[in-house]
Amino acid sequence: MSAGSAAHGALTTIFSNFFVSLPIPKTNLTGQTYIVTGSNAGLGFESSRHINKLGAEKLIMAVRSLSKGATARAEILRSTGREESSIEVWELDMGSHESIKNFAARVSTTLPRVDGVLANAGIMVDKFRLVEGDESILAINVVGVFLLFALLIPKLRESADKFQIAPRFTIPNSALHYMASLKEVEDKNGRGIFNTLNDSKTANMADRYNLSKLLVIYACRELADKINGDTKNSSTAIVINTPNPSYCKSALQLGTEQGRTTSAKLFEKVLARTTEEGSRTLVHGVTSGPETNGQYLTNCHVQTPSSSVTSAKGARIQKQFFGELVDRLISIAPEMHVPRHMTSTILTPDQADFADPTKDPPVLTFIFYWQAKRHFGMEFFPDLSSITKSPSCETTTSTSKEMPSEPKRNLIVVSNRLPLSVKRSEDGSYHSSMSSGGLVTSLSGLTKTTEFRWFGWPGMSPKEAEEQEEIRRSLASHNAIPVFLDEELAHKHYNGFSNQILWPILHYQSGVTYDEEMWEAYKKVNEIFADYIADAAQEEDLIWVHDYHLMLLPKLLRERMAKKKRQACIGFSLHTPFPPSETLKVLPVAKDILEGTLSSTLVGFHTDDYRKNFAESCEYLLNARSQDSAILYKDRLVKTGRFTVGIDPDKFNETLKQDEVQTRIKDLNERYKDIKVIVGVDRLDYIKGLTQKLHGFEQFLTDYPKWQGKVVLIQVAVPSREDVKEYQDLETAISCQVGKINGKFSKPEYSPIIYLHRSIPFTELTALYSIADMCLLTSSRDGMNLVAFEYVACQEQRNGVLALSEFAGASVFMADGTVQFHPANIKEMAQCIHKGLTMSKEERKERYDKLKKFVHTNTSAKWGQSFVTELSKRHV
Ligand SMILES: O=P(O)(O)OC[C@H]1O[C@H](O[C@H]2O[C@H](CO)[C@@H](O)[C@H](O)[C@H]2O)[C@H](O)[C@@H](O)[C@@H]1O
Ligand SMILES: O=c1ccn([C@@H]2O[C@H](COP(=O)(O)OP(=O)(O)O)[C@@H](O)[C@H]2O)c(=O)[nH]1
Repeated sequence: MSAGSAAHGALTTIFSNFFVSLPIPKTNLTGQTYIVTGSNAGLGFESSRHINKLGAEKLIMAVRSLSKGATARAEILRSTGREESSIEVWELDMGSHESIKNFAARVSTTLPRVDGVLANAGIMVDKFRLVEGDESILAINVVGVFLLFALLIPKLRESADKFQIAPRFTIPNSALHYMASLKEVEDKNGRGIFNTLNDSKTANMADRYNLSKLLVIYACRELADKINGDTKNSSTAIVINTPNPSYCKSALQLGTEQGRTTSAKLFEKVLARTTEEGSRTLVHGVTSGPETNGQYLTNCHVQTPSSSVTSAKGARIQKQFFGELVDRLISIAPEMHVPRHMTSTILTPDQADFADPTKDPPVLTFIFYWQAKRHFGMEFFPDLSSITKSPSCETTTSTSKEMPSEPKRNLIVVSNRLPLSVKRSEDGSYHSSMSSGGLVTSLSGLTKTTEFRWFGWPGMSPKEAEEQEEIRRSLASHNAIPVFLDEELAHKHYNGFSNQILWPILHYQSGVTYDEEMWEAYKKVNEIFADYIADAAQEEDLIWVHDYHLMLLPKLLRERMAKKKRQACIGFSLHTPFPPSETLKVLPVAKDILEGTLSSTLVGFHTDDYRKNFAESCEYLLNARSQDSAILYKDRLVKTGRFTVGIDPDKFNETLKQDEVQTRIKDLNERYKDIKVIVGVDRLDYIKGLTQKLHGFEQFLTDYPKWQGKVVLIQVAVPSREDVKEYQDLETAISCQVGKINGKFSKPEYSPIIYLHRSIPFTELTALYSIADMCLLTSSRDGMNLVAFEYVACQEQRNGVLALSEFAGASVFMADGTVQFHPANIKEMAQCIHKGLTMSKEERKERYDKLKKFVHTNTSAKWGQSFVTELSKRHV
């Protein structure tokens, strides 16, 4: 408490009580229902009388003593002349959690609506006593009040939506909050606010009532945002406010020795308002509009509370206190919070009475938070303030050495294709070879540290059971399990829906031709995978599904596991970008795709932008609620996160040391001793921007002619998805473009572009990376682009320049060390090439060091372990 704040509080009271005449409540409450706690005497009684007089259809007088309540009721009805049915007296003891729970349940199940709750019951005592484990003032004035509020939220929400009203929850406050000392709540010794306040040895009971009112303001302010989410200022927002009736004649202060003194009684006589006058402010609060949400009110107006609220210190304490309060409430009523449909869903997903956001009232932010916290634990939401505001969702990224030791659980990895493609040779035996692409690269890092079974399509579709068995056996030694698919079906799923329809949309392209037959194949393949995995997965297994080919799998799998009465802990990682909802909705089955993925426990993305786009799409297309890294959809909370995929840099280092590679490096260096080398390694995919790359390179040679004959672009274009027309067309176009540029700039002893349309051995790849002065990557969109990482891993000696499109996921993390450009801005690309080739040694070194640090920190092993660790922390 600052001296200024205390003086302000005292003066406000004197001014209010001597000079302010309060408006008599006039709002017509016909048809409305109100609850007033602590209503058989004092402010509660007078407020009840007003409410009854104003025509409320039903008033529930919530009291500890039913007999006293009955007397009070009779007195009110006598004075207002209203009908008997307009008031009921219900039992409620704010010092008993059980009583509060019973009361709230009765309200929820028997009252058709609730327009306002005046949580008037409170105490002022100076003796330390524990009530339900908390110091009594804290227990009754704070914990009890917010327990009641939390339990009533669903009813208030339901009333709001059904009757298009803004229901109010009002807690009387006091100017004494200006006097509250922050000493006990600063938590300087880190014990926690509740622990400190509940310590009988140190409790400052002379200040406790004042402090309780300050704590009420803190909680109201936090809740005002959280209970309504986006609808916080709308006409159907739940309003929580805390009016100060000012110093009134009441029995409240008789609970303290000081309050019972003659001077206190004299003081009351001179200064205090009548109870009826004071009650006008409470009735104003409980009948006021959304403008009072979260506010402290004085004399029927919003007023700035004490500097213990408005200061930065106050704000910090407010956050901590509210976090602890929610913890306390969760510990009191872990089962509670929401109607049955909400409570049951998280734990037993296949119960029939799921909440349906399209029919049920919108899920409240507070409930969302509440459930999230209970479901995910504290580490998930370390700071309540971040619930609505946190810009980024940084997930666990500690290195393997730092990982807490979790109980080991079996891991099942699922991807459309196995990392090994099986081929039958002429002699009838089976051979497997590594598949190409970033997914394989990223997961191969995990094999070093983690044991898992990998399910996927082996790349061939033998019909004979015997043949299948042979393939199964040949893969078993690699812990790989084949998922056999009919060839035609696999074609429609992979080439058709996955790569012709879904792939372009995920890469932000619109205007896709949808094909029902392809979609059916996509569904079918996802079902087949679900059958395989559901058969194989045991209760405690972690299942990690990869990529866009299998976006329906989490849902299908969860359904199958539920039928087998097994829990399913399913992680899903998307390796591609995720577009904004406007792009996604072009796909007629966008909702199915989202719903399928949302059945996961944890969904991982390469960048925060993709993660946010996903959450936004779920909100927009599915009516899901999302906050920070969590999405609530129907019955379940799903965590999302950014997990930075990487490579295994050691593998490159070791390969570079091999004699064979060193010899190759020497040869290539000799070959290009007077020529700068630019390398490009891309799957032959339109998202890699190869057309633009060639244009940019051509522009560079044109704008900077002195480089003609002195620079070569070695472009590896790995064949990809060759059964898809777009890819076939692209190949033709690229060959033609390479031919034209070479035709334009070649000399008998020089060609500017060396084009390798094939996959190259790993040793050759590392040598190529190593001798290149620059790596040029021009993706129009790219989930991450691991080639960027690989180039860095091979450039320890040369410190070459990485020129990277700003639309590759990698550009987000490598901004500092790379030269970046817009891939469609050909002039800019040409300038970047020039800049890279002429960059000083010092600058290259400086940039390289940054990139190296990033690549060596964010390895594929760490990515895998972070994801699996995060997944294993989750419930189902
Ligand atoms: O299996 P293909 O159809 O030949 O395609 C190869 C892979 O391409 C995609 O890779 C993505 O994953 C990389 C690692 O996360 C990422 O760096 C890259 O930007 C993405 O394009 C695809 O997502 C994989 O499923 C394919 O296996
Ligand atoms: O002939 C090659 C050339 C490259 N790669 C690898 O393919 C991956 C490409 O991953 P990236 O994330 O860059 O893109 P994606 O192809 O997955 O879209 C990298 O690990 C490359 O080393 C390959 O398998 N065969």
